[in-house]
Amino acid sequence: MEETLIRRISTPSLNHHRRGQKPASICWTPPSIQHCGIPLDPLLDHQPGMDSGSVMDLIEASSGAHFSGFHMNGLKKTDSAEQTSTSTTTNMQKQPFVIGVAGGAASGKTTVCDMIIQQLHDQRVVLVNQDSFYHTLSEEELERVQEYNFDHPDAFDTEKLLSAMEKLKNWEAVDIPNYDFKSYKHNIFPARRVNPSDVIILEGILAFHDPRVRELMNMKIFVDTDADVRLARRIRRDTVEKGRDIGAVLDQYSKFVKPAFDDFILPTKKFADIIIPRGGDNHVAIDLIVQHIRTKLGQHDLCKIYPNLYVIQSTFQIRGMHTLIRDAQTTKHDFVFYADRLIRLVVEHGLGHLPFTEKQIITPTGSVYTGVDFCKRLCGVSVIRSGESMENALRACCKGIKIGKILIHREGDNGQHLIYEKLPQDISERHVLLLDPILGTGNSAVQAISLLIKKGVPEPNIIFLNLISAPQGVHMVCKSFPRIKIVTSEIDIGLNEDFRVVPGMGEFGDRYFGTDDDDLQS
Ligand SMILES: Nc1ncnc2c1ncn2[C@@H]1O[C@H](COP(=O)(O)OP(=O)(O)O)[C@@H](O)[C@H]1O
Ligand SMILES: Nc1ccn([C@@H]2O[C@H](COP(=O)(O)O)[C@@H](O)[C@H]2O)c(=O)n1
Ligand SMILES: [Mg+2]
Repeated sequence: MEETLIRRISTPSLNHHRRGQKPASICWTPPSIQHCGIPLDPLLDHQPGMDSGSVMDLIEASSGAHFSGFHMNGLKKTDSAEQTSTSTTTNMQKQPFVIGVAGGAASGKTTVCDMIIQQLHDQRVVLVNQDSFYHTLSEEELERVQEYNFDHPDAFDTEKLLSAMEKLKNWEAVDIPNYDFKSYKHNIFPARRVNPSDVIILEGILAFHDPRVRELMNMKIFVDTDADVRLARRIRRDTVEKGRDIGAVLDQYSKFVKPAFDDFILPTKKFADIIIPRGGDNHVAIDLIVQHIRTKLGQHDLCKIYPNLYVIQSTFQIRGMHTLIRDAQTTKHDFVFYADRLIRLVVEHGLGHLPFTEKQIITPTGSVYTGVDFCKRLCGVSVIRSGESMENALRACCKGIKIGKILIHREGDNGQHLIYEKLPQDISERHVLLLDPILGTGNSAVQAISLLIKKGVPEPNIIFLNLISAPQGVHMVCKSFPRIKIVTSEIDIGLNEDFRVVPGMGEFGDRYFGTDDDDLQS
């Protein structure tokens, strides 16, 4: 496809087609699920707690009280850097919000970027121009510059651009070359040192052309301005600012600029998240974009990467509850009380992500009220045993809701996982609220979600509710299942050498159900 386009545009152009590209690819194999097939006692509907002897035996026999996060064998199955590392600082690097701005030449890209930067005045923003990565022309190319296609993807050193963007994304400083449009050279002015920032904007006619560069972007904007307006602006800019001859400008336009727009720039419009008609004149669009960027910057960095990750808005009440449940000195009674409060908030937030239908009712005043009807086909699934602590909150919010159970068990030292499940027969037709208060490595969550999907639950119908998530678990779940939703109340720093969430709050199940050593001794 790309080859065809290159041939179509190769009207006598001096550009050398400099290199081929490898598209970015992500490979990940979820750990396999094994079922042992031992039936649990009927666990559906209004059965608070887990009192089946056989299951309690399994829990006792299992190596570790918390069943929802620590599975070393699962970690060994993946070669992803996030999951193999044990450092608490893993992946804790700050993530800039990367915005790509593409559109035809003279469409108003630079103008739109300047307006965004001005309005984000309280943020650290850097602008990178794709123009800075034009190849320097050879002597031969310089001699016949009118035949050089500056609008073709091969006119840019995309490898260098990619490397600079990757560095900035990884919070490293870079030197951006300074391109001189008059001499077609870079060494006239020194390179510009660009420090990492909260927001990085990359603008250029072909900013969306390379898939690897696109992958780095959190938001893609296409500036859509009529061709005649673009041509008029270009004539003024190239004659006034660049001192070019109008005949040469028009020649360049019909020979290269217009065909390249049709063949390379316009086809990238489909990658845009936002299309701005009329560029800088569109104040409403720019206001909305700035508002969205501000919201994103206020969120946890992982929310910039994974749009389906929702961290409930922090308040002092929520921070206070976290302070209490995380405190090692908190009594069991207080732990349960504040954990229940937090769980209720997470459950209510999770329910807010369910689909709804519009419903009109008549109020006692005889007036019509247009509201919504709750989603009816629902069920909860708790990951035994910690997840059971969330069942009551779900029952309190959804009268008569069916609740299934999954037990993920590490068998001895051979690292095999067994899953015991008791789920509603018609689970594939329901929206599922998966309950587990801690998301640690993500291994248990991946197993539980894989089982639900195997049972026919569509991925977008699963909402995973938890109180505390480790970034490693978020990466693992979101990469494996990009269409499920995760709702959590706080994201912690990471995992320690024992794969426990830190700062965390210890073994949730033990603290909630009173089975930790201290309680047993007293
Ligand atoms: N809304 C606008 N109204 C009038 N002139 C504009 C507008 N937007 C941009 N321009 C002018 O058009 C030219 C191209 O705009 P620019 O933002 O540099 O486009 P791009 O970066 O897409 O090439 C510049 O001379 C700029 O001053
Ligand atoms: N030496 C050069 C390099 C590029 N161009 C033209 O610039 C346009 C891209 O810049 P925008 O700010 O408009 O995005 C592109 O259309 C090139 O033809 C040039 O004329 N001379
Ligand atoms: Mg520009």
